[in-house]
Amino acid sequence: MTDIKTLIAEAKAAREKAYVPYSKFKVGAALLSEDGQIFHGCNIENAAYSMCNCAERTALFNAYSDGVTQFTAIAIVADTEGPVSPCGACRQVMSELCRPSTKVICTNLHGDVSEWTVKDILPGAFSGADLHD
Ligand SMILES: O=c1ccn([C@H]2C[C@H](O)[C@@H](CO)O2)c(=O)[nH]1
Ligand SMILES: [Zn+2]
Repeated sequence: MTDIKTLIAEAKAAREKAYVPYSKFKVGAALLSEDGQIFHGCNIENAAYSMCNCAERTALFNAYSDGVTQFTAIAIVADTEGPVSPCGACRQVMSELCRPSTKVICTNLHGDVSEWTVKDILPGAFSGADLHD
């Protein structure tokens, strides 16, 4: 069984693959599926800045692309002073692509850790239920 320490180590390894010529700010994510697989993500930037993709979304899109959609936890790591804080776009995407109970483990290179759930990190998230014809 994958523990939190292992998932954080996997996120750190993913971080090394970040493509960040513009911000130089490397982020890594490791997403644990219900069936025990780990999907990795790093941030991938672009000269057209709005096309940058965060590590969290890379990991989620990676898993969905492989047909895996049920997750118990995601670990996210960056070289921040405190635990890294996922951006609003990623909170929105996690709120739709993860279960409300999926753990969000935020950490940094100093070993500070804060643990949340997907439902904690975006109160009042917009959802498919808000759409109507
Ligand atoms: O939680 C976060 C916060 C930021 N970034 C990326 C986006 C961009 O490439 C760089 C600077 O914002 O860090 C992530 O991947 N995840
Ligand atoms: Zn983000």
